[in-house]
Amino acid sequence: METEEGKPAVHKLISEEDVAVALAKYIADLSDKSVKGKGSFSIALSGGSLIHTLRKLLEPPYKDTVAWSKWFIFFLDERVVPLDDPDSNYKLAYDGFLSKIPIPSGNVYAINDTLSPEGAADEYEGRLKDLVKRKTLSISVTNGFPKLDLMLVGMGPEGHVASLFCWHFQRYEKKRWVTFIKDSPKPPSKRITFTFPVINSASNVAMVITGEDLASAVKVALGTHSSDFIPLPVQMVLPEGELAWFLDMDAASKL
Ligand SMILES: O=C1O[C@H](COP(=O)(O)O)[C@@H](O)[C@H](O)[C@H]1O
Repeated sequence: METEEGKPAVHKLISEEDVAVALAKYIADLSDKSVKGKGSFSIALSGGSLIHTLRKLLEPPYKDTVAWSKWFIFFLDERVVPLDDPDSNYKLAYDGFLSKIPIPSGNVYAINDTLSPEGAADEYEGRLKDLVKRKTLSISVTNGFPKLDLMLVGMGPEGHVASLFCWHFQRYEKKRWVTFIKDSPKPPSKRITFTFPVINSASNVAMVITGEDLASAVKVALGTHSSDFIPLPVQMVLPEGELAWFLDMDAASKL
């Protein structure tokens, strides 16, 4: 592991299996600390390969020791499709993870799949605001955005995170908590997504990156680059809290 004051912790592991093992311990430790400290743990899930990489949490010791009933689950981004559609991040997370652990269903914040992208983004943002009012979620004292305990962030080969893509203005959003996109370059086209101010207000952000196709974007994100270069979305992940990268050997191969 590489750590330096003010820099992310970069965990370079051999295989995706090793990433899954390290990630489970990291999440379980954060959950434990958060539940002991304030009685809850709020976590936002990406879709894609991340869900499979969570599998070690479903095994002993974590399955029986994590305080699942204290978890509040959110979606970093979601495709605006029915919740039982194969493209739904909720369905992926439910089938591969959430259905296998005893999290109260009321603590899982899926989008309202009957609404338009604009409507679903507004509605999701409204629910976050309500949770802040009820003190289920805390708020960043520096900027007033919600402060989740952990964001689990995946990445696409061209450096997108959540549904914040390179040539799309949503990644520069400064006021909204949740925004929408109707022309995602990666199908399906209609999506909602947390904005960077929300992602970057989290107490902890974990970049979970495996596979050779992601090595070039990892190199850009973690290597040195000129300041007049237009950043990839992944380079805009700059949390006020702690940032940790979990990489397998293939993803780290160009570092
Ligand atoms: O479309 C999406 O893509 C990214 C990356 O997915 P992966 O399969 O390459 O890991 C994912 O993080 C995001 O949540 C999802 O909606």
